[in-house]
Amino acid sequence: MRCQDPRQCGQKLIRRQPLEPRKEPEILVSRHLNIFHLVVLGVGSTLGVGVYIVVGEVALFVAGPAIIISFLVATLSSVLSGLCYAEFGTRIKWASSAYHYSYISLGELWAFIAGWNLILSYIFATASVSKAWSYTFDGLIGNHISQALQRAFSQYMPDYLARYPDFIALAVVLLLTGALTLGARESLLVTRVFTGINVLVLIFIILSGFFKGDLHNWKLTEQDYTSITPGLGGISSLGPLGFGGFVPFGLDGVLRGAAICFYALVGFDAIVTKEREALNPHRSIPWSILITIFICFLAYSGVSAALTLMVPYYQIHPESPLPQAFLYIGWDVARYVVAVTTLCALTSRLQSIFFPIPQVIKDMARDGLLFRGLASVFAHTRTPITAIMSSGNIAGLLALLFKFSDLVELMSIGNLLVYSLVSFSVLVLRYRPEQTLSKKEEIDISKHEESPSEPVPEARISRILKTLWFPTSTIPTLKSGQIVYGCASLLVLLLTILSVILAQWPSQVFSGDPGLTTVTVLLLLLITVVTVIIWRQPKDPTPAYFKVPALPVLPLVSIFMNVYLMMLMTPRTWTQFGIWNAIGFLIYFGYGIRHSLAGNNHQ
Ligand SMILES: NC(=[NH2+])NCCC[C@H](N)C(=O)O
Repeated sequence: MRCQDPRQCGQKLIRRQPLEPRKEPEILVSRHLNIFHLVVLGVGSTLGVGVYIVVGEVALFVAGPAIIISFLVATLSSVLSGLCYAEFGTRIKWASSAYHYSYISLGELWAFIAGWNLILSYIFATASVSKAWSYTFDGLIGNHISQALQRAFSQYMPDYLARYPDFIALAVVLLLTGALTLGARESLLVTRVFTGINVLVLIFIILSGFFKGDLHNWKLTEQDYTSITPGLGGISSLGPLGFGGFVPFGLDGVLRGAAICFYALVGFDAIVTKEREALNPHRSIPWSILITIFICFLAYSGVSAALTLMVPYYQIHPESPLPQAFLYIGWDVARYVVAVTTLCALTSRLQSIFFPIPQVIKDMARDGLLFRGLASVFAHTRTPITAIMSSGNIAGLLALLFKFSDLVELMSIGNLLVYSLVSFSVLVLRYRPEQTLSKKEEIDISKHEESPSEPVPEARISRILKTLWFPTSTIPTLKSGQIVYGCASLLVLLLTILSVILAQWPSQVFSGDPGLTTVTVLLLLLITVVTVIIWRQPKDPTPAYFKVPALPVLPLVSIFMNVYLMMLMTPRTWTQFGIWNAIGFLIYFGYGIRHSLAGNNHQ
């Protein structure tokens, strides 16, 4: 199956999967999960490395105490994405990942991009959690391993890799891969118990911060910085001071911090995978997503406040922030309690992060977009052995060689892209005609939309404009669906350009630079006009599932926030992200496009 002409090739990129379930035996499961169960699951899949390590890195290098505001921005963007996930979760019961959602509404190429970045997100998350595990373990035994490895290897490690190869992190990933290959299953009980312990320890940390914290740590000045005695509280090296005070690295730092903190809020999508087991899903799924995000926001902002009140932000330990904070305030026992719980929490986190990877790989391989061999299942243990081994080995290699901060940023950027695709899919799908709309109805409607031949081009243009503004049908038609798809794609492009301008030249735009301000205003005008065109089109009237409110604005704001946060990532993260996606495109255009099952069905 070769691309004979560009049009045919283009058609292949947008072929879609049907909305209806695949013809597979229905597995009957009882609906028994209420909002509480779903929230426990959501919090269990979301709270993790973010709260134990990322908080320290961001407060130290990027945002200072204003990390609390960074979390607020990241939370807002997660809430919008969460609502979009909820709509899909309650509408399409057989599908449970952004890969399927994009395949159903946007087409094959976008689905591949979503799936490939979902794999990136999970693999990089696994590598970062194992690295966090290794840091915490090493901190607990006095940092002997890292010091020895650094002495032996640091001169051989190039600048863009970690300071030393992290063999503990590698061993952790390989052990996990081995356990999964042998058929280990995710234990819901273990997740629940650890989530409980996790929440208790976090409450303890937050309370300690408020009792032992010093408000002066939010008003630090150059004088405080220069008067530090090195080695106090076991913290030898200092981070940057910036301008001091509560927002030492300015608005820029707060927003960049939000892009990284986004990592900490990823995970609530696990709730959507339980649609079939949820009681009253069109209410319980959206509510549990919102409650989960709210609880996580409270935990993250509380821990950030406690940490930055206990220790001056430039003295936070990047690899073991919370245990070192307790050492700093002289609570030695608490330090060990926090370190041990962190290890337990990270162990439970590792299993829940790794589990979905083989499933996404298997789904894509079964659809023919990735190599078929990756879908093969080992008969003895019924595990997708090739998918587990390949993803485990890649995650192990990344954990061994990559910097922790790079792993975190890459997971964030990949997930921001995936969440944007889900919001885009909601927008397109809600305006798409029901597939049950019979051919006859389609023909009737399009006949109705077509007027007798118009020889004058002006008449034709004015008719097209009229259709854009005053659509004739009250339910979505093929034409209105196409208009929305085209307009939504144009909006994504315009929002991306706007995000680039706002992320790269914010001061010029707001200080009234004539060129950039004019471009920004024009972009905003165009975005408004195209949004209104989408808003005028008829929407799917089915009331049976949860629907995102304020369409089309909410998904568009969600896309804008996500893309804007992506634009704040460093050039280095973009380069690594580009390399990952270039490899993906090579696989898709070299293999997937020809072996796609959707393509074979079409033929
Ligand atoms: N689907 C994922 N990539 N999950 C990773 C979740 C990371 C989680 N928020 C944490 O802080 O540990």
